[in-house]
Amino acid sequence: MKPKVIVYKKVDKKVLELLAETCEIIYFENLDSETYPLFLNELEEAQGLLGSGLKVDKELLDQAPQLNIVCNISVGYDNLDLTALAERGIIATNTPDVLNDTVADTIMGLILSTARRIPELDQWVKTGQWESGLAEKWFGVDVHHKVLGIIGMGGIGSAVAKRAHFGFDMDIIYHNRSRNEEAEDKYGAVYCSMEDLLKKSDFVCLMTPLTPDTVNLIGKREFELMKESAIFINASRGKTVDEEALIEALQKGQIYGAGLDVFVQEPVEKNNPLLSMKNVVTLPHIGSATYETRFQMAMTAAANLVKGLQGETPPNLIK
Ligand SMILES: NC(=O)C1=CN([C@@H]2O[C@H](COP(=O)(O)OP(=O)(O)OC[C@H]3O[C@@H](n4cnc5c(N)ncnc54)[C@H](O)[C@@H]3O)[C@@H](O)[C@H]2O)C=CC1
Ligand SMILES: O=C(O)C(=O)CO
Repeated sequence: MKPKVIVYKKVDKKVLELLAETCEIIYFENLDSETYPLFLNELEEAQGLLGSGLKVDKELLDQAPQLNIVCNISVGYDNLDLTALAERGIIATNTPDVLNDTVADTIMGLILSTARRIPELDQWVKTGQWESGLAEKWFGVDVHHKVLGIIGMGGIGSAVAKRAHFGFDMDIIYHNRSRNEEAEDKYGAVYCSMEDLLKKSDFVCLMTPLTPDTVNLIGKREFELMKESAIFINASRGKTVDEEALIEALQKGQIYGAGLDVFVQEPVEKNNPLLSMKNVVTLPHIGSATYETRFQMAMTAAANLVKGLQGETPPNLIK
């Protein structure tokens, strides 16, 4: 008998075809108030789970006595309680690397659009306000030849460094849990302390995972250390930043602007002060959201699931 797996996110039919070769699939295109109770019913017999964003904690696992493997369609796995999984002998996987270039492109987009005020000027043109030459008050700041500080020089951080170094002649400094010699050799990245990075960077790009160590990694003190001209970019997770402190730093003019793909609460609350700030560019967590990359991520997750259920070590086992 084929093992029963639940896919709880919309995926391409090729992904379902791959799974169907070895698994019986229960498919929910998304989980909402209507489908969640049905999902819980199926969970009782499920041996595998594939999707993204679902909080997999003790309470959920207590309802999944047959579960062997949880496969995230994401590189981040802060949605998983790894201790609770380990206690039950359940393995988990993620999708690193396949999204590095796409997320790095998004980050360069945030850097450029914040520095050159692209969304603001787009609105200015479209609302018919371009009636004469461009006044100096609409000028932005340069990106090229500036200092980019990357906190979290892993897969995505390195792809950002590559673009910034080769495409924009930027000087790269970085802070990481350990030295990244490849980024140093290939992109001239220079390792420094967090404090030095914050003081020296024109652009501060946060790209660490969300872990107990990185909750509020950037807060009041860190914003105070940044240059008044600094642009802060976050595409990691909302909770790596103290959002109140970010709002205050922007309101006080302690930093020049921010480009944000992630928020403490997602979808972001409509009355969040960040949404009414002209010097803040916001995106709805689209870092990896291209057709090609989301397809690759889902295929990677499916391949992990198949291997795991065959009793082999999946390629992207979370350790
Ligand atoms: N906005 C979006 O759509 C996306 C967001 N992400 C987020 O980006 C994160 C990073 O992804 P990858 O680069 O693939 O991960 P990775 O594991 O390759 O790199 C993360 C780096 O952060 C470093 N790090 C961890 N804790 C640190 C700390 N306390 N201080 C300094 N450095 C620390 C690690 O040493 C590692 O080099 C994911 O965990 C996820 O949360 C990832 C993909 C898309
Ligand atoms: O992969 C992740 O961690 C994301 O946030 C979405 O790509």
